[in-house]
Amino acid sequence: MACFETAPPDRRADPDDAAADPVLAVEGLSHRFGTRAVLDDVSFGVPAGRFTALLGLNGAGKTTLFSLITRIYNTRRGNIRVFGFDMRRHPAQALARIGVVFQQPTLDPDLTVLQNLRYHGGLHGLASADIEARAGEELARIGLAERADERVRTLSGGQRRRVEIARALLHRPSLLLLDEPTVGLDIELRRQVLDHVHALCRERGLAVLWATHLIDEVLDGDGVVVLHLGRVLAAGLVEEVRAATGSAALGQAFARLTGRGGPE
Ligand SMILES: Nc1ncnc2c1ncn2[C@@H]1O[C@H](COP(=O)(O)OP(=O)(O)OP(=O)(O)O)[C@@H](O)[C@H]1O
Repeated sequence: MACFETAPPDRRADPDDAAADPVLAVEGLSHRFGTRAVLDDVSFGVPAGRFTALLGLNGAGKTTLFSLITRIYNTRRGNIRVFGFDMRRHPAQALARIGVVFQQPTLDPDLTVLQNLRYHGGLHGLASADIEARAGEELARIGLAERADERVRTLSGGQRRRVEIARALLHRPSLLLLDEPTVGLDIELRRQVLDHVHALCRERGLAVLWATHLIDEVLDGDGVVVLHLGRVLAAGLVEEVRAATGSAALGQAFARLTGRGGPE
């Protein structure tokens, strides 16, 4: 895509420094609904190739944060940069680098798998030939190439989730956001989706932000941002957060940080 050829304006001149910039940088972000403050001075980064869990109980502010990153809501206080592009000043460039899997399924069950992918590719302005090639590639990757011409309603919940991930990757984003993507899936399907997204980080260098309230979805080696009542209580690698709180397990670290029982 043409916009990928333009150097991000906020990146530093030294390529070594630029490479060290996180793909997603959130700085001093606050948000209110009326008089109710739901995010308070939130800052963290997600580097390339890192699976980062946004861990918080219901009502922590995870979906609100995603809505600000995807510009469903405008940012009034604080900054969001994606691949160096400031969301306020260069929203088109920033949004072009984001893929999103929403909490609620958004595939059209009456369209085929391929038709759903084509529709998304068209919205992103991809050429037909690119859409066909990339859709074939992504579906092969998730083992669903044979099902391309079947209606989505014939797929299992786990297969649909993987198609949503494939669709979110069609425009080759640098950052993938997933908002509680395993809701409604059984343990085996949850594990498959989680493994698939970890593989995308490893093999494609994708930066991932995965919102969850399920502690067992966060593994050693992952990044974690503990969000509680709109505030970041800890951010870093899982082992760093455990060490900083003197905890043997992440659930214990979460309980110590929040003063509440850990998520499931
Ligand atoms: N449109 C809105 N208007 C007013 N309050 C809202 C709105 N959206 C969310 N809130 C409130 O903001 C707070 C954070 O909600 P949010 O949905 O961001 O949390 P969450 O961590 O995603 O929770 P869940 O896991 O339950 O989805 C909650 O107290 C919620 O009631």
